[in-house]
Amino acid sequence: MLVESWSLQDSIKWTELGAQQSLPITATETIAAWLVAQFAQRDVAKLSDKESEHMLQTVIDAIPVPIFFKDELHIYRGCNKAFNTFLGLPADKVIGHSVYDVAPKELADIYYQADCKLLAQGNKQVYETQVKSETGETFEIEFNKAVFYKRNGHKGGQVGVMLNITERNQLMRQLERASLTDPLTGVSNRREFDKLVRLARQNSQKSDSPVSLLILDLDHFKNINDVHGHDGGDQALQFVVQKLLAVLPEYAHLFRIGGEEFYILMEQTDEKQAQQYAEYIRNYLPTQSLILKGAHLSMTMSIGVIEIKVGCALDGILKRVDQALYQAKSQGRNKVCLAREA
Ligand SMILES: Nc1nc2c(ncn2[C@@H]2O[C@H](COP(=O)(O)OP(=O)(O)OP(=O)(O)O)[C@@H](O)[C@H]2O)c(=O)[nH]1
Repeated sequence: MLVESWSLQDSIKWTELGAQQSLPITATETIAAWLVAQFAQRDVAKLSDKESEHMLQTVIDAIPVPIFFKDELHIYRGCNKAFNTFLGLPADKVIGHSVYDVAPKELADIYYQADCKLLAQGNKQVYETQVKSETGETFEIEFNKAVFYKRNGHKGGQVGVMLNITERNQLMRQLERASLTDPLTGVSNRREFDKLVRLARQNSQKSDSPVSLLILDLDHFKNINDVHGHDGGDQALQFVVQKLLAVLPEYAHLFRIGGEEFYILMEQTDEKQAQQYAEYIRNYLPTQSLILKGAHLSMTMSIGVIEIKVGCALDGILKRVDQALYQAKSQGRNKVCLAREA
């Protein structure tokens, strides 16, 4: 697997490039000169066992996952066909070259730094990064690398295996997204609320700006189901979400937290502004009508409002805003009520 002839010019070119990444420009010439001397003394690769060499190459070529190895000076000394295919480069354009010859600089910098770290620490390394294939497509790759040692016990270089985890990561992101989204309306769910309310409270504390919460519940929604069926009820929920999103300020976020119950989390909004906005929605929603099997349907909402003050536990805040909603319902519905002070 070791190359029998070694391109000194390429190695020097790479060394200069590599050194430029990590050293002041004045040091690179000295380093290059030192390396020229090292290469000149080097007993380059006279392979003792051609058969086992061939066998090993055959084995790694049969593995459909890109595999490479580099020496202690970060020069590729061997790879399999999958690696060549992935890069779109024949073996002779890889072996004897460095990452700076096979990858764009911004990615080569990442690989080079990871290589240096692994060689310094020894043992194994697993990390994820992006890699551009020969078609220009970007893949998410998990690199599994390990240091190998020479007979004299010194570090000989590193071997790496590239696992394409693009699909796995996409799937994981899709699952994560689905676990945070209400499937009927497509807006965020309670789980996402728990996450975002925490962030909103941190932002609010940092920037000393208020954050408020609205709880909105459709009035007599059961009647809609009774009259128009469950499908009609579903369409009504989708319609309401569409209407709320259309008038949602950019610093606000809508969540469906249960059947016909929603939260609106409003950053940079104090209690008074939140109350005004709630009144606006309360008046706006009944002006919008949904046509269900020829019948015009308009809806109203009851709304509870609270400003989330620093230092108050979330449980207590949710309880108080719930009580405000209950008050709005008990006052005849289609009302906005402020939460009482704790
Ligand atoms: N279509 C549909 N109905 C749902 C969904 N989730 C909950 N519901 C229905 O929403 C209705 C809620 O009824 P209630 O809790 O009595 O509330 P309400 O009729 O709106 O009465 P108030 O809230 O007191 O004004 C129930 O009939 C639930 O079956 C859903 O995803 N789709």
